[in-house]
Amino acid sequence: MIELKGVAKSYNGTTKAVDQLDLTIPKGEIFGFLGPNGAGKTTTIKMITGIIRPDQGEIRINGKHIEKDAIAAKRQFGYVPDSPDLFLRLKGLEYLSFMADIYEVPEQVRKERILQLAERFDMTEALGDTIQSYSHGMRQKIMIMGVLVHHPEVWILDEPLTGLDPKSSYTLKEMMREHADSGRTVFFSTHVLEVAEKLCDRVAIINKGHILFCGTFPEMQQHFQSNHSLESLFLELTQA
Ligand SMILES: Nc1ncnc2c1ncn2[C@@H]1O[C@H](COP(=O)(O)OP(=O)(O)OP(=O)(O)O)[C@@H](O)[C@H]1O
Repeated sequence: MIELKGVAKSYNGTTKAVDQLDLTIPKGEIFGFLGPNGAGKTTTIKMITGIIRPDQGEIRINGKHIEKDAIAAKRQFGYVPDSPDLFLRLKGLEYLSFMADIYEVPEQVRKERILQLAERFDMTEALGDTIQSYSHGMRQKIMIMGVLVHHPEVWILDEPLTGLDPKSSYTLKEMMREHADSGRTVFFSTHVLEVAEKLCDRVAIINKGHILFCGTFPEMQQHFQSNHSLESLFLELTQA
């Protein structure tokens, strides 16, 4: 579960990137965070994950306060950033072992998980190569695998589908569904609205730091008395 109450963040004391954000994402839900470029999605995700501090408001992950109880809160989630260009000198397997070490995943459990994940994401052959030699999509996949290797309760993914080939994209979406159906939480940002429409239990649309709508897609159609697609409604809302 992720809870944000009255969260606000300005950069340089001027640009209000996020303003008075209230959001609750319960267990068992895939939640899509949508918005045009510069809307405040990454800023929000960075606050949820404790990378930057909000100026105001409170954030809790499974009840743990991200600032006051940071270690306990950070144990609850796995985070895939929007750029997968990290740890480039490590080999794929070294990176996964590093992540497993940080999260204290026992030796036997990590071996099995790495094998399973590598198979699901078609990465078995690539594990011995450095991340530097990977394509963008392969870097994205190794980041996702690094997060999943410690089996976090809450998944927080910033644009996770960018650069993935159709099979990997399908696999990730399938895994997101399985994760939510097992009573856990998936929070992700995306610009791919067809995916959000099909995959998410609920979505929030943010623009200029404010939530314009939060709910299910049918609720959204009902609210705007429209049978338009999520893409059309998104464009109408964010261009208004
Ligand atoms: N480090 C920073 N310093 C100053 N302003 C910033 C910084 N990071 C983001 N901003 C500003 O905050 C606002 C929100 O940016 P943010 O990156 O959160 O948007 P986003 O919704 O993730 O966009 P995109 O879809 O393009 O990734 C924008 O106006 C952006 O220019």
